Amino acid sequence: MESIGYLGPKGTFTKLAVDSAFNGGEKFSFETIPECIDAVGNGQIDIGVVPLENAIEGTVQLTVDYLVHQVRLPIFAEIVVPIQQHLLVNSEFTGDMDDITEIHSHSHAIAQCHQFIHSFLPDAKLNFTTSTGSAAELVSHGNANMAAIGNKLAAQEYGLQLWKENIHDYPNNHTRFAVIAKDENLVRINHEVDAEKTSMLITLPSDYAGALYQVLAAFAWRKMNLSKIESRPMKTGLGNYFFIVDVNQPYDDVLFTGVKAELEALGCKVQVLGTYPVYEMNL
Ligand SMILES: O=C(O)C(=O)C[C@]1(C(=O)O)C=C[C@@H](O)C=C1
Repeated sequence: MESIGYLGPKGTFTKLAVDSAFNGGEKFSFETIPECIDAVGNGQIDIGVVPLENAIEGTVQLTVDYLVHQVRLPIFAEIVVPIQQHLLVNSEFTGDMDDITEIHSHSHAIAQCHQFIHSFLPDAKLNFTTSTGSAAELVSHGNANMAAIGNKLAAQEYGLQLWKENIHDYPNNHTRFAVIAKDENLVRINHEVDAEKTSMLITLPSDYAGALYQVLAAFAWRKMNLSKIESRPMKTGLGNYFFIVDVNQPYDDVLFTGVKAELEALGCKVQVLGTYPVYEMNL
């Protein structure tokens, strides 16, 4: 049976994503994203599931940076799940909004609810945790004035009251999760494929006028549709960036080989981070 690691503890959105995508497998929780990626890298587990991007807050930079700079593992699937953030309080809490003095959650979850916090809990102290699940756990042992931001599973798992539902600031909230592994054959997801994607890492040769334009032209004239382009620091000095480009089609030996050759002729370094199916889950 394959082993599947995820950003835990129980009650995280990543666990929801894992449960929706994998029927079988032995599931292992990790406290941080790097620990989960390391465990796949060193063979402790077969598959890792880590958050990649949220519709409101954008890229989970820790995941991208760790996969690019520390442990390079291919992405073999993407799971997209709807995200609903709720305000969860201790079972003993009987007060009202003014009595909540601390909010605990993952930075991405807090960011998805900034407007709510600004309007209704402007004086609450914010505490960033490694996941929404660990925030819920903390609140379950804490005093009655603490609240966590997280999902319904966390409320159930830690015996918290679902005190205010759907506090995320924009309704169409989803998060993409990357499924990483060393062996593609172990990744068996029980769901129809909704799309196919290829993620590429492109490093420009040096800073010159029109460099990015030339890179994009290689995709444009081949009519290859991009769904994302993002720059991240190379961590080698100010102004040095690489680009992550998501192309809305699977890798093939004609178009992608052509793009790669054209970009390499311009002096770019081109690497494929993964070519994978996308599964959109309805929870
Ligand atoms: O903390 C969790 O529950 C997670 O699974 C992490 C995470 C994230 O990193 O974006 C996942 C989905 C939500 O967007 C909020 C938090």
